[in-house]
Amino acid sequence: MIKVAKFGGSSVANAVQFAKVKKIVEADPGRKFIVTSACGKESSDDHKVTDLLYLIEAHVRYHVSYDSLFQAVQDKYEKIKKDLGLTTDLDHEFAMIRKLIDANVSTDYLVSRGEYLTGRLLAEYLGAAFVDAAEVMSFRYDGSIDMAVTGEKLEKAAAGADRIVIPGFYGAMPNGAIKVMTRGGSDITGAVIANLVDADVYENWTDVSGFLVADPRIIEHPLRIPRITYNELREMSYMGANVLHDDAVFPVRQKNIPINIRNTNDPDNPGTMIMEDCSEMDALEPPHVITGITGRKGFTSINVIKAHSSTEVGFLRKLLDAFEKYNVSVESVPVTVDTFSVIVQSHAVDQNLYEIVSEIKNTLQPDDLRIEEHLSQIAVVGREMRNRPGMSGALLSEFGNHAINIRTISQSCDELTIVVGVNDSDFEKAIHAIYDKFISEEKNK
Ligand SMILES: Nc1ncnc2c1ncn2[C@@H]1O[C@H](COP(=O)(O)OP(=O)(O)O)[C@@H](O)[C@H]1O
Ligand SMILES: N[C@@H](CC(=O)OP(=O)(O)O)C(=O)O
Repeated sequence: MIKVAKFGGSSVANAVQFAKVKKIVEADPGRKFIVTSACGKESSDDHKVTDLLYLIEAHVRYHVSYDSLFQAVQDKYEKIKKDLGLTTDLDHEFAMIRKLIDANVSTDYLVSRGEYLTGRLLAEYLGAAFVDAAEVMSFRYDGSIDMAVTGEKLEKAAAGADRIVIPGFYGAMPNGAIKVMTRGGSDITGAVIANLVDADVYENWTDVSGFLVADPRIIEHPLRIPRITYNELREMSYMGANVLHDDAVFPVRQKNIPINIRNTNDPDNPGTMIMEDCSEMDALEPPHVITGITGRKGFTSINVIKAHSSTEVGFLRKLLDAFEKYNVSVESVPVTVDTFSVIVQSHAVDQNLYEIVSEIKNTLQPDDLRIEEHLSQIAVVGREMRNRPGMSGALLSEFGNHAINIRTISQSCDELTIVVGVNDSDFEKAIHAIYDKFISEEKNK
């Protein structure tokens, strides 16, 4: 049995968390490939090391002293080292990082040091071999991961070791320069390693007992989702459930490797199993009609109104061209007769909304163009929804019952997800309303 175990920042936040990780790793000889994030927050008013490193980079850029931030990072690692009685030469590591910062090292190098240092300490503590991700995780120049090259390098680096620790979140370009992934990317490192070593399971250890039906910061003690499909997971993580990076699904799915989300603070909890098909287990224990509710705030809708536009060939392409020209990714395009709404993340258009609008006005000459800001998108995800006629009606009437104004609605053809747009101010209220109706009430039946 080969297991890849990825520990998130919350699992390696301090010496107490390191000790929990050691216990978990040593409890199962199958846990041979350990991927770690950088130390996360010890408490809600603490800072993630990666955030501090990005802040140091900003200070360097604006020629402001970064000494106290650098000291805060160094103190964090020195304390873990001291508390655990480790010997890794941190003085040398930090002296080297400072020297490179002063020599204008890249942002990617600097922010990758959180994972690197955490990996160094964790490897020593676990008595495992340390494998630097820069020596293994290989990017192509287009930013994709070269699986063949990474596989060869991993095989060599892991040869002869009973257990390895590899930092997540970064790798190297073909010229050796360090490159980081997008935030939360250690999940992707773990998934890539799981693919390459043909793991039996990819364990993702965090600070919650699996994927929960809703964000625990909105719903108090939400139910755990015992199992979920890759498709559902991707929808949920893309739409805001940040337990797992949405791109982490692809490498494991390719080899049908289940992902098991587990809680470092409650290791006996079975967490959530994520797999291609849950039907066998669903037959034994039917799931809720809704698997999960998630969402994000901060969207803008650009509504273009023009008589007969829905029959005008090329209208939609021309409309989307205006967004492509400014490199803005479009979230969805709800269409009604003669009205096309383009929904985008607000931050993606904060520099160029008015250029885009004037482009649309010039090329399409709409009768009217309206901009709506401060919108949220709420995704209700569930593999069971397609088997429940009337589900979308019941869902929408629940919004009505709570006087929540629905701004947009869309449903995927496979009926896996219904996305409802509401005002940002109604976001939490809407999630509570759906949870109470479709989860709490069903549970109490
Ligand atoms: N549906 C959900 N289920 C579980 N956790 C969620 C959900 N939505 C958001 N979260 C948040 O995701 C957090 C875990 O992800 P993250 O902070 O990236 O952990 P780690 O540092 O372990 O990688 C949880 O603490 C929780 O607040
Ligand atoms: N440390 C990086 C990468 C990461 O995956 O972290 P975490 O596992 O704590 O979400 C970040 O904060 O983005």
